[in-house]
Amino acid sequence: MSAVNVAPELINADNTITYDAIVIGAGVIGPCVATGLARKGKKVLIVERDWAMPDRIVGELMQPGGVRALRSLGMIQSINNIEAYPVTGYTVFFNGEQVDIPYPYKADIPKVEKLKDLVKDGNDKVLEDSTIHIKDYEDDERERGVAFVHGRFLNNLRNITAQEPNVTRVQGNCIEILKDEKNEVVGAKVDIDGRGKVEFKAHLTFICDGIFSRFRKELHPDHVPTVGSSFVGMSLFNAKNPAPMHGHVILGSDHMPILVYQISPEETRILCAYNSPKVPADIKSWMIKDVQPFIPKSLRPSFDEAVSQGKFRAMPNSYLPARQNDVTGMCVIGDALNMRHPLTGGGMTVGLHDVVLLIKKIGDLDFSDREKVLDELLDYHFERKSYDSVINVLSVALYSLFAADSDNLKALQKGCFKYFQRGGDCVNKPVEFLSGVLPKPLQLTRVFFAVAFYTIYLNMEERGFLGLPMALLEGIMILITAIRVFTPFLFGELIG
Ligand SMILES: Cc1cc2nc3c(=O)[nH]c(=O)nc-3n(C[C@H](O)[C@H](O)[C@H](O)COP(=O)(O)OP(=O)(O)OC[C@H]3O[C@@H](n4cnc5c(N)ncnc54)[C@H](O)[C@@H]3O)c2cc1C
Repeated sequence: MSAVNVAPELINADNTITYDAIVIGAGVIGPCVATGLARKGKKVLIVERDWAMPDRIVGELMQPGGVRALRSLGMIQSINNIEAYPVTGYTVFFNGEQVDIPYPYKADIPKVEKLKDLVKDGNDKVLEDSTIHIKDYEDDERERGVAFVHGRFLNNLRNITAQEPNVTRVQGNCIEILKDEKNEVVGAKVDIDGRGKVEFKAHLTFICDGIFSRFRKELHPDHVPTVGSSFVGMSLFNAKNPAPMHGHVILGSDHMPILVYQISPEETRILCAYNSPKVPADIKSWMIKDVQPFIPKSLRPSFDEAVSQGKFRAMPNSYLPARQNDVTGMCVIGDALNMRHPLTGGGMTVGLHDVVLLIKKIGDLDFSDREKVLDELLDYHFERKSYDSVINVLSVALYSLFAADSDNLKALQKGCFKYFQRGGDCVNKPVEFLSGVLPKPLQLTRVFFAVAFYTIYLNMEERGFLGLPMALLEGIMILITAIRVFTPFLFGELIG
């Protein structure tokens, strides 16, 4: 957007005062941080390089844990009036078989916490619109997630933020984090089209600049993500989804995972995993050869149409364990701080839960008392672990299984599906982890190894009596593989 088209209020922010907080980035997390702090009476400046509606293939399915966090923040109405599509659970397909995994019962989990000063005038309840119905979200016995066109959701979040009298918005590219002689953060330098490079001062600067964060390294030079795979996405129009209102996870022994979820009445997102950070040179041929044969029949017409249109979009799948926010005057949050595999759609849920916890920890503090704020931020790192580690470890461990590239992983993939087929707690617990409503890393460990032992048992059964010695050997290898794909990540998340 050129300066000529930018509204004057997005250029003219006052740089002669010290703000309580500067928030860099108005993606999913920035507006929530800014709104929460503003409702706590803080004077906030939020910087975004482009306030126009973004067009991205990320952050389109929000798990129930994210929906609950939006309620806690009094921002749930950001899912209204954007033709958002309700999500009631998942369906996993494996070599043509399928198992339904509905979201948890509300009665089995704690009630949503309403944050003081943030929740008011019913802003923790959805409104009625053409696709979101009050009776479904407020009265259904099960939790719900929601899917949407990312840019429309972001526009709603940003509009809620813009309505807060304590918030000043600015459009510009943040180019530097300002520090004093003690190396403490004191603000940010922003390049504003039509105004030039402007320095803004604040007691606390929040880095919410997302997946490709330029400033996460301010925490530590080693705070860089690893990228092991990518997703190639397409929009399917008027697709006939085999399991309406469910996220579809399509697995098989001969192909990489495929995700399908409806994001509006017309549009369905398909994300096809590719086991390398660099996507294939000829995406169309790859789609036809390695993806198309595994697409459920009812989806084929819309899939084929999308392939022929050739509008492919790729994103890297990054992993980044969080680091403690130990720099005075700065807080890194959202994808800038912590990323996991997008397979389980947990990114927004983790980020929003972090915002809830953050507001609880520091929302009532005087930000000019920077030492006190730093103490709370140091603490915050440990308090967020149990919640975030479950979602993060689940995402990477499941990706290893679902993208199985060895016999042991393939056995675990099949064992995992068979485990789900048992029903009862074999689906109830996993879906509570996935939903972001069961922040118990030890329980996750128990369930993951229950899957591993069930896989070993199935393998023994298949081998029969005569194959027992071989099955025992294979069992050891399967167990070692399970330990290898799970424990380093769990330790990394809990100890780091
Ligand atoms: C392929 C893929 C699919 C995903 N699908 C899901 C999903 O279904 N569900 C889910 O929960 N999560 C999903 N995620 C993760 C989710 O998108 C992120 O967790 C979420 O967007 C993080 O929000 P954020 O605010 O931290 O960053 P972002 O949403 O990326 O926002 C960062 C913002 O900062 C702005 N910015 C950056 N640099 C600057 C600068 N220098 N100056 C000013 N502004 C700046 C950007 O313009 C942007 O608006 C997915 C991720 C990927 C890669």
